[in-house]
Amino acid sequence: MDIGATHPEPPAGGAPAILQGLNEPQQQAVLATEGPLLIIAGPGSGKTRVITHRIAYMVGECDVRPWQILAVTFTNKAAREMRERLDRLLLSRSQDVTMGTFHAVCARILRRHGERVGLDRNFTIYDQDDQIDALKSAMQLADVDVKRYPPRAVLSRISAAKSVLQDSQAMARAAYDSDDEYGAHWIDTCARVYRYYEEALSRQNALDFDDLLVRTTHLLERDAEVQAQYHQRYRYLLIDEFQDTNVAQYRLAQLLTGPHRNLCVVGDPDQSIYAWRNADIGNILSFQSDYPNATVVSLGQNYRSTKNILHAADSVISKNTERIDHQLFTDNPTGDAVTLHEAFSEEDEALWAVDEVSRLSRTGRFRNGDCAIMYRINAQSRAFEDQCMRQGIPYRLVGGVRFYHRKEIKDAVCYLRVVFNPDDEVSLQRVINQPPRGLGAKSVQQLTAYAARRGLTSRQAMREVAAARAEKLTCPIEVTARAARAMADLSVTLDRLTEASRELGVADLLDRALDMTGLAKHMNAQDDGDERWENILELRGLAEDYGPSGNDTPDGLGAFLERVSLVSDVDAYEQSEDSLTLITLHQAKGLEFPVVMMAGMEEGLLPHSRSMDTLAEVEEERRLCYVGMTRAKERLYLLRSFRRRYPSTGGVTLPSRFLEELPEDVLASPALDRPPGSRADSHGLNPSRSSRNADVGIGGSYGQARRASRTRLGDGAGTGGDATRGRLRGNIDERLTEWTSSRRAPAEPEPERVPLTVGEIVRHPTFGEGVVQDVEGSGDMEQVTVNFPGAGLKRLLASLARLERG
Ligand SMILES: Nc1ncnc2c1ncn2[C@@H]1O[C@H](COP(=O)(O)OP(=O)(O)OP(=O)(O)O)[C@@H](O)[C@H]1O
Ligand SMILES: [Mg+2]
Repeated sequence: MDIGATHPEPPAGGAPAILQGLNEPQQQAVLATEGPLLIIAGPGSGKTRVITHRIAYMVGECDVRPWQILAVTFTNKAAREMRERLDRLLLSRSQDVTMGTFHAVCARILRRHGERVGLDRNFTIYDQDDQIDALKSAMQLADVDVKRYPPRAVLSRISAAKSVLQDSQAMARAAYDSDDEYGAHWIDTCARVYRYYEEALSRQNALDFDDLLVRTTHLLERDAEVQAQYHQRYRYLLIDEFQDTNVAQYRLAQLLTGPHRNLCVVGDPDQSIYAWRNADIGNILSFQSDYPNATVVSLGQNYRSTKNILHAADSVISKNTERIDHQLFTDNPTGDAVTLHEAFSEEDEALWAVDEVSRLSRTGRFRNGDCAIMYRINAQSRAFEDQCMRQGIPYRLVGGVRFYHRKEIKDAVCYLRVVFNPDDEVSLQRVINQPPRGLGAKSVQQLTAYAARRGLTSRQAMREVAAARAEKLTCPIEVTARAARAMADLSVTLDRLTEASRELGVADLLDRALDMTGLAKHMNAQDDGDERWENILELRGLAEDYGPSGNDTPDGLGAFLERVSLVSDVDAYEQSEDSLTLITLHQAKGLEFPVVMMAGMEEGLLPHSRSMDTLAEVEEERRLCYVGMTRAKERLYLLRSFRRRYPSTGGVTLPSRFLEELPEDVLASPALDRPPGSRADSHGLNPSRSSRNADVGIGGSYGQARRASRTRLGDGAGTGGDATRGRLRGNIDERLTEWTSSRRAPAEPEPERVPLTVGEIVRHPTFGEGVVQDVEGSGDMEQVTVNFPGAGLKRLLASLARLERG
């Protein structure tokens, strides 16, 4: 290790104030300002804090100009927070530091220099819904059946190619050389669709998220002048959450790093949770070989969590085989025991959790805002929302509002997009008959067919219709007179708005667009018009910060649309003192809360059924579990339910394998000595009991169940595994008997099913068509393994999987 070898001497006159509040290795990382630097360290060890202090140190103590620094964060929210902290350290000089996600940084570079790689500066950024629309049209042109090749699966294959900077030709070439598990034909088909999709996006002057990275990389690779400009501009580059970058992002970081090689990357391989989005943990290894003289710093002290929480999390992550073992320690107190709670149903789980949040806030030790409930999939939030509403507990649902996905917002934004970029086909299609103006599917089809025949965009074709109408000539497209008039009117309106956009600020432009297109009137006539209008006003409020787009301002309509496109679910989230947070495990990355409750600790949910086929997938799920656990500062709860209506847990659930990996000595679980259903017992956690660790044993009644569980649940390694497993199994057996006898829910008669056979073709609503590879068990327990070309090997419970025979 070469800690701090290349940094200049810190300024004379004693340690600068900025270094106070940092431990020794953190200080070393801050002081190593020159040359490549790799900080690899566990959760809560101050990696993000080091980045902030490093910037403050460079600007405050080393005469580095703020605009020479580029800091890349994983979300816009993280960038905002970093800027706030820097503001406190630097007294507002942080404004000139460039901060943002890779995508935001790329969008900015491309607006400025994209023309040099043939990109019109008024490009639109397509979000995932837009991408799917564009892809479906491309599939139609490529004559590829969307039933056999589910668009989402094709898109994710294309995205994987882009993430390693592979274009459609390279993908096609590679198809027959690769031993891809889905087969050459599948890759070849995807490559064909990819080509049509690339062409469509280029015609529409649109980029998807991956293109932002790919095109910026191309720009910098091919244009030495622009590259040199950026080397001149950014002297220092810092990247947080480096473990979740993909190949294209790393390549980009290298291209942006000039001969000065001042590239600082910060990450934790144990928290890599985005392989499914093509993040490549190999980037850390590449960094080490690309910069062999890099200073490497590891931070060993965790400042976030209690000893118990850290011990529990460490015990889980240590079961991963593909990892470098490193120990974190903390000087924080031992803290409360980790609480396991088993509920009977998802409603019960939510009731217990929300009750517990209320109880904690009644003790005065925590506020609602200190607590977060985390879960694997968004759908799990519903039960918690219901409970919060019932009990009057305020909550913030991260990603739940999906403001920009609301219809009225999307419509308004799409109008602005078409005004900004006339070739944006996806947005035009969305608003062409919004509000209804007599341009039904058939007329639109005629329009697009005419445009395709003549090599025009739909908007150009509409202009021809408008011109013909102005000259009183016959409409060039075969549509009704009403449709022809509507097309001509819309075309004129859009052109006028485009002209107005050069002079009007975005808020005024929005007013005019809503008025001229008839959208405002239409919206107000709806039953929920008031609510929609309020949302529009909120959008208008955001638009007020953006001026006219005509005079080349960086903060005009283009910047506004960019902000709207690049916003992520977590960006809109603000913690508040009074509100409980509901958040997915993925979104919780980088955050911390005094109290964390992880719900749905069940096989099929965590690990998720989609990610249980290979060791690598399970290890990524384990890292996700680890990320969740290490968000907790003082109290950690792990919840599961015996029953869940979620298909992949199969009705009656099994405890997550990760629960079995917990050490016995940090666990507590609430008393089970009263019958379930009595609120006081099963929902009210006895605090004195929960804080005792050692006395929650596995004696007597659980012994037998524990022995039985050993064969049923596998032979987990680790100290506490057996005991925890015994307790969980014991609880399940006991509680299930009680639950079933107390409720006696009449069983729905199952329709008679004929068993599937190996080799048979089946169709799944999400995964598309696949071939049965294996069948095990029978009746309700019949499990089938199917190879879906679009989604890989899946093991499904036939009674729940909604499979159709192909
Ligand atoms: N030297 C220190 N003294 C006191 N508190 C610290 C110190 N270093 C970090 N902290 C605090 O510890 C917590 C975790 O720090 P930070 O978020 O920077 O960790 P991290 O390594 O980035 O975590 P993650 O891997 O989860 O992103 C924060 O509340 C931070 O303020
Ligand atoms: Mg961090």
